[in-house]
Amino acid sequence: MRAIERAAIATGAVTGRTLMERAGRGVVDALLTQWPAMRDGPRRAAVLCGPGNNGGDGFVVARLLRDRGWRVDLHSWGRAADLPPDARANADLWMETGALRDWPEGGDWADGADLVVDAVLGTGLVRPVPAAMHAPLRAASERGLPLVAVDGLTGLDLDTGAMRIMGGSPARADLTVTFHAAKVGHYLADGPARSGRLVVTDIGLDPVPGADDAPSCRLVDLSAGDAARCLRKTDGHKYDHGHVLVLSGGVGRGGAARMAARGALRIGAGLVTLACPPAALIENAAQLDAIMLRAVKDEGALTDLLGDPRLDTLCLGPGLGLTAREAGLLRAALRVGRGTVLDGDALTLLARDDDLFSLLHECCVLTPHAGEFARLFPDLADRLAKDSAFSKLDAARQAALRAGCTVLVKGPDTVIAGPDGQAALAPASYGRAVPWLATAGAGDVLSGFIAGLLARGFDPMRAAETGAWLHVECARQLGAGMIAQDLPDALPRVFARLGL
Ligand SMILES: NC(=O)C1=CN([C@@H]2O[C@H](COP(=O)(O)OP(=O)(O)OC[C@H]3O[C@@H](n4cnc5c(N)ncnc54)[C@H](O)[C@@H]3O)[C@@H](O)[C@H]2O)[C@@H](O)CC1
Ligand SMILES: Nc1ncnc2c1ncn2[C@@H]1O[C@H](COP(=O)(O)OP(=O)(O)O)[C@@H](O)[C@H]1O
Ligand SMILES: [K+]
Repeated sequence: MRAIERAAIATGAVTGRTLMERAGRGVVDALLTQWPAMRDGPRRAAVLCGPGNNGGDGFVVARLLRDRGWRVDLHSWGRAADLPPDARANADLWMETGALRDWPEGGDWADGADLVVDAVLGTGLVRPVPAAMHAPLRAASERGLPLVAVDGLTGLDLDTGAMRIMGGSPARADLTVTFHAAKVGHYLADGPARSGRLVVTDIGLDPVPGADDAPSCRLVDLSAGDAARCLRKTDGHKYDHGHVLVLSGGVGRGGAARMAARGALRIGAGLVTLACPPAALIENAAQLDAIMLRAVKDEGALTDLLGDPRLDTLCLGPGLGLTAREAGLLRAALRVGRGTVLDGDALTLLARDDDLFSLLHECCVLTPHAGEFARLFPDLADRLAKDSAFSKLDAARQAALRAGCTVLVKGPDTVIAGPDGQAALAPASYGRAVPWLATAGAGDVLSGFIAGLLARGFDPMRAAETGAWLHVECARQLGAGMIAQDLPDALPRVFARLGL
């Protein structure tokens, strides 16, 4: 983002002042949209301006609100003379008719205001925010005053989503207005809980190829057009849509694999076979219809079965088991080098055995939750816990490089990284929040979704992205009260909504 701004300014296409003016205008438009009653007549706002360009945006917001007849009290951290040039120019403009008030102290500082604007720090945050700097924001939150964050709530690290404040509990914005594009930190970790509603406002920056200093990270969002292109079946035989083999655990432990298998079939794999230990055949036969069933005793039996190249995709992990037999199955599965989703117990087996880990290849997708991730990559999990400048996305990227395959780290802030440095966010937050998806077995269904998409010919990164997005869509479609086994059966309605 900063690189795009620099590049746009360097080309002479736009000045920093113009961008700042548009940013301030975007904030005012967004807050009047959020609270339409505030359009009706002059109100009172308290604006907090920080020492950088985020503060500069605050001076613009203060001026534009005052131009609407509002009474505006503006409090500035530090001296106007120390501001960077664009912010300084806007501070000067403000001071032609307005006052610079001292930094507030005490919980009642904004009593009587209809709105508080946080223009203290944005993308320039480089260390934890001093308690005194953050205190007025917390006070505003505690008193229930509508709080608008400019670009991000002060203290929210927009690269990582970590809240970085010294002492006290953090504030919470009701509305965050960010510019050009949402930042990674709006979606990761604390970001969604601290940001309120998130509005992205266009300030007229075009993407400049090569200008972004970080490797690209996309926000997964499947449009009806994308769905038609990649998910619609136009013709072909069932064998043209791939064959998924899901390995199941023993007697009484097959539910997770059955849910994964159902997910793979619903998402459009042509055929799905569940392979279980011989003793579990009857249990599974009683539960399955469209899904085929095979007994697989051990590693040798699986190797024989995989002699059939039509079994092009594998899914191992949900309820699989952790004995030497299952380690052998995993070895046999990895040796054939096919599209392979590894979840649950398969991840634990990988974490225990470096030789197995070394068999991972670029057609694999690992789908750990935070606990499994910590078992597989303890050093990365440790750094994630301790270093607020290191994000879940950074951790996933490093994990994917190390594993040599795609890694999807689950949670409300699901991230996906490929071994080539590609990365994506597939969050379940803001308008797509589905807290009821945190239910037993939901992850098993996700692994089946991804396996089904691999079978249909998606590359691992796209299979993981699309599977994760559809998983959240199914949960949205079902609503609170859903259980994991409902998820595959929600796909037809989700597909219908996407016009398939
Ligand atoms: N031309 C541009 O660059 C544009 C910038 N915009 C705004 O500018 C912001 C970025 O501006 P800056 O890069 O100046 O960064 P910020 O204004 O976010 O913060 C930088 C200042 O805060 C200080 N600081 C950082 N961490 C601190 C901490 N923990 N405690 C106390 N002080 C701390 C720094 O020393 C520096 O003075 C964006 O978030 C956005 O709001 C927008 O106006 C759009 C255009
Ligand atoms: N708060 C939440 N909001 C939305 N989705 C969530 C939330 N917490 C977890 N999930 C999702 O629910 C699923 C849980 O998977 P997992 O942890 O493997 O559980 P299980 O092993 O029971 O299937 C994952 O897809 C994860 O991304
Ligand atoms: K801010």
